[in-house]
Amino acid sequence: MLLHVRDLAFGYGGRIVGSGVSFDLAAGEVLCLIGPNGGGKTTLFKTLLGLLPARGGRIVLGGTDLSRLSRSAIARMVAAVPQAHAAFFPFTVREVVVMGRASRIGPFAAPGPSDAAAAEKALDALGIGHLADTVYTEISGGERQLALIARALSGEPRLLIMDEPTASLDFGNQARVLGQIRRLAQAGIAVLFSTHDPGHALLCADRLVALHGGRLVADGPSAATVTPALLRLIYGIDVVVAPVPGLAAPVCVPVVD
Ligand SMILES: Nc1ncnc2c1ncn2[C@@H]1O[C@H](COP(=O)(O)OP(=O)(O)OP(=O)(O)O)[C@@H](O)[C@H]1O
Repeated sequence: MLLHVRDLAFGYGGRIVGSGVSFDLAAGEVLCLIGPNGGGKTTLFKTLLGLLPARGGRIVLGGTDLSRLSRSAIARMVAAVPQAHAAFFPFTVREVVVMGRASRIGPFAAPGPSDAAAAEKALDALGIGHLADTVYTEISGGERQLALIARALSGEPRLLIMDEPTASLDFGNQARVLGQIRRLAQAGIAVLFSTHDPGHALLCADRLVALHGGRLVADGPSAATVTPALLRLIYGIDVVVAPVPGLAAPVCVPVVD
């Protein structure tokens, strides 16, 4: 098991945001995390990345307790993909992607040929090789999100953690990012991502976990776990989850009063 989380408590200072959280994630598996605004998804991710100390329980990454791994050892195994953000410095897309090699380049060394090759491979995998020499500040939000995924991928991580990777993307770019998530898993990478659209779990995640009231209230195969009852509990609304002829996954639509 690549990531093993047991009875985890997490939070800030004196405040525990979540507790009793347990789940596993294997190589090549996609796990989707849902939960309401302020439910603790980002806090959980920060804890899994070693940016916040666990307040209880255990996180085991690649067979070693996270608390015994150095920052650089964690960075070589896990890459985080932030939401596409505005950039202030005019780096090219290639330069942004090479930055994902930081954990594999010595402290005073410059990127070498193997770093350039890994960056090219990541650009190709995301289908954005044609943007390599374009300035990052001059590409669209969707292209930035793909560039940030390529940056994470260039570090050759075993686990990708993506906090709302489809937020602020148009319909087409959402579908492209979800498709890329599936392809990364097919290449053996484990992916943990959060979303506010439970339909995304049905489209591209093998499993779903749901945080509510600081606890995991669901953990199972997406198709069996995304139910109207769970979505009512989490979001407080009625949701129709219905199969559509010709589609592999059911669709998930909120009932609007
Ligand atoms: N730096 C911080 N210090 C103290 N409390 C924080 C901090 N960041 C977030 N919180 C609080 O922790 C709780 C969980 O926040 P978190 O950002 O993890 O939720 P989330 O599920 O990612 O929310 P959203 O879906 O709105 O992004 C919230 O009550 C939030 O106000």
